[in-house]
Amino acid sequence: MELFNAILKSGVELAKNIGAKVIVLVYPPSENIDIEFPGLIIIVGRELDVKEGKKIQKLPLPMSIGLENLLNLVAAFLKGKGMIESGEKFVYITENSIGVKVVKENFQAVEGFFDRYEGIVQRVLEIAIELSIEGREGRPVGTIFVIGDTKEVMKHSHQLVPNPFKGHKINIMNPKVKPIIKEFSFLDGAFIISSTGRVVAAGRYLDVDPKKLEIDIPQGLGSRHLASAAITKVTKAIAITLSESGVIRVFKDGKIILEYNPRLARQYF
Ligand SMILES: Nc1ncnc2c1ncn2[C@@H]1O[C@H](COP(=O)(O)OP(=O)(O)OP(=O)(O)O)[C@@H](O)[C@H]1O
Repeated sequence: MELFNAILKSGVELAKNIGAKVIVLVYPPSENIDIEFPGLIIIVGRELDVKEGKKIQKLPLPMSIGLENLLNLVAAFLKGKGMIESGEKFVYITENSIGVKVVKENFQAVEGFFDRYEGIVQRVLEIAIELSIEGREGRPVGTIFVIGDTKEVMKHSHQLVPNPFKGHKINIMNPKVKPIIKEFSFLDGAFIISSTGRVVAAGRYLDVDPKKLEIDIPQGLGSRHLASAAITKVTKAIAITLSESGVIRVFKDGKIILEYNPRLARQYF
């Protein structure tokens, strides 16, 4: 804790010296954070019991997506809320390090990412990470989660199999729902999740034609990824795709805004 307090102090000094308006604390080791900073403090963590106020805000994001992805999402959040401009810097402090992140100019795709789906995105990422690592019954799983703008998403899709979630009020934010989602991940097609977290459907085929749309994703990705990119182009939804190869990608406005392979990350531990 003493080490962390010393790091914290240096981080605050650094932020002041470079004129950063925001300090981001990444999974701080304690909830009793003693910090004097005139700007905004963002705390990234899971279930932190820190009082939020105008100057302190919490952001639930899984550390397992890796520091770089995490900082990109924080940058997206800060930009989306108008707390930081392109080209500006923020200081981030982890349990044992300090760094500076410059918010990139080209960040349009992630704008609005956090507007409504904060907690839901985190929960879906957690499920995707677990499915990537565990698979299902010893076999790799691939699937798509489409979050938000449900009315439009439903218009641009159809059932491949009878919808197992029809008529049920199942919400992804309920921890008991995780194994149910994993259980149905073997179904072909996509899960459709509303902006409030309700699992509206599974086994849904996305009726989108990527060829007719301006989507900007690397060559070599197959139909699952093209469809995911395309649905986020024709609707305001976010798509989170798990490839059978284990890679997780987040799409918005036809672009990839996050790419992560939990299986590779795991090898480092
Ligand atoms: N338009 C779509 N809507 C929903 N699911 C789709 C769509 N297109 C493909 N899929 C699903 O993706 C599966 C894999 O297709 P494909 O191998 O072409 O994709 P991919 O992008 O290479 O994915 P992976 O990396 O997991 O192999 C299909 O069996 C199907 O379940």
